[in-house]
Amino acid sequence: MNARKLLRSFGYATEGIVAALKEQNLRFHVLAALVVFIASMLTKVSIMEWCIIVLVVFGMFTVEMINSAIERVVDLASPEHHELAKAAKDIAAGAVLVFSIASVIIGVLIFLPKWL
Ligand SMILES: Nc1ncnc2c1ncn2[C@@H]1O[C@H](COP(=O)(O)OP(=O)(O)OP(=O)(O)O)[C@@H](O)[C@H]1O
Repeated sequence: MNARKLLRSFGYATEGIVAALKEQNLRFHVLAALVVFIASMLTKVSIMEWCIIVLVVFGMFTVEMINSAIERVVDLASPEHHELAKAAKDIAAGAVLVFSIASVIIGVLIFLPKWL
């Protein structure tokens, strides 16, 4: 892949992030991420804990963006009701829920002992 093509792909990916940020769900995650980062600074978490927090926060964005992409493809491919369309959307939404549960557990494990 040459440099110009790589730069163009980077541009498309940036357009994708901008498009995703127009969604309310993503905006909520941006706000939640800010709260988590401020809490992490105030709580003085270790470098290892910072790594986990950054991974979880950006992982949450990633999963949510993949969910949005799947929703759009499903709407495009199957505007009418279809069981496979429902399964695809519900599984993608389920993946977001699974990651959210993991994030809450990690948050509790890191912050609760320090706050108590
Ligand atoms: N084409 C479809 N065929 C069958 N079920 C669908 C279809 N589109 C959506 N659904 C189902 O209807 C329910 C609501 O879906 P809907 O798309 O309105 O909300 P969503 O998936 O949360 O997306 P959005 O964030 O755009 O509201 C979900 O269970 C989804 O799986």
